[in-house]
Amino acid sequence: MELTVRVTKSFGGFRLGADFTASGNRIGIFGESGSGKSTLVNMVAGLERPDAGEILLDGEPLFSADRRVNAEPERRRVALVFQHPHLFPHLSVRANLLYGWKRCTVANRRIGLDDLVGVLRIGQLLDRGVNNLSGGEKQRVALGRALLSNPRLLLMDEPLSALDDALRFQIIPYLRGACEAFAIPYLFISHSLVEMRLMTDRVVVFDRGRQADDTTPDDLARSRMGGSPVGYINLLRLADPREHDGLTSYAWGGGRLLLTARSDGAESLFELSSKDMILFKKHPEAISARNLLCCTVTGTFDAGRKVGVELACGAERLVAEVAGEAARELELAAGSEVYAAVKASAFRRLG
Ligand SMILES: Nc1ncnc2c1ncn2[C@@H]1O[C@H](COP(=O)(O)OP(=O)(O)OP(=O)(O)O)[C@@H](O)[C@H]1O
Repeated sequence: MELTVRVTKSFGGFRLGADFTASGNRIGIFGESGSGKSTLVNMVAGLERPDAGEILLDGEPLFSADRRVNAEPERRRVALVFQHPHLFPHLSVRANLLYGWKRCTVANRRIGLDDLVGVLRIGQLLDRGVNNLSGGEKQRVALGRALLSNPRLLLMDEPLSALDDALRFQIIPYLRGACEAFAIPYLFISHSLVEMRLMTDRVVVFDRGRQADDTTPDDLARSRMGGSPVGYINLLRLADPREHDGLTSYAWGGGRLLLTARSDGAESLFELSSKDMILFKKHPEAISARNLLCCTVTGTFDAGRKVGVELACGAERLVAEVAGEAARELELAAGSEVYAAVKASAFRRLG
């Protein structure tokens, strides 16, 4: 998929200016509240008319001020998933899903109900009404309805922000997996860096209507580390939980980590902040932190008043942060060895 957005749009004192061409299937639009993300999505969907410029999807103009093109929303073959599922309350799950299918021309019907139901695991819900579904189930049905319209592009405008943390991270594999299974490219809109890293390969960043950056989600997270109260969030997939003296031990990086957090599944996603790692130049004698990881420094980066330290631990990668003075004392250089201490309680389970 190649999407070109070169538009301007003003409302009173707010002006949005976008100028990017995004290639790939997993594109993110990131920005704080009020930065213009929804306005941009609505222009791509045809719900909002740009003041000037053009929007091209795979070379085809959806909007072009010069060529006087402004395709109707239903002719764009672009589907939307919003923060709230907006299901039809009087229809069953099946009828909600088929609403998307019926809006799609016969020639474009590539994704069918049975395949979709299998991928989203909603077979047991088909004959139920939608009013008493859980928030996560509703959002899966909303995604299914959008995918059954067999779009060329799926727009997801903050699809996770109405869900609590536990549900958010349960839904992400469905969003990602279904789009991948049916090869549907998407534009994923969020103000969460973690969601960006889990859902996208490339991110266009907006700041108060201005296009501020075009980068990878990981570089974006690193660049914001110094100014962020939560630092850089390391995402760890931990497998094989085992009880260990009141803690849980998980396989990771060729060794095992000890955590206070438990999980029931074979593999779970955890976060660890760059702020929760203490680096030592030499092996400390005895420490209270339950994890002491022998790491190789693979690089450092400047993060405002902090130095980001990239670490390799077996095949795994972590980012720690230290003050500039500490970086000098530790003599951090690519290839040097350090020990990283992490408390068992520093890991937080995401999903
Ligand atoms: N139809 C409209 N009329 C007037 N102002 C509008 C309209 N739509 C959006 N705006 C203004 O444009 C700015 C950008 O809004 P937009 O909803 O695109 O931001 P956002 O990044 O999606 O924010 P959020 O994350 O809070 O949804 C805001 O100041 C908003 O008040």
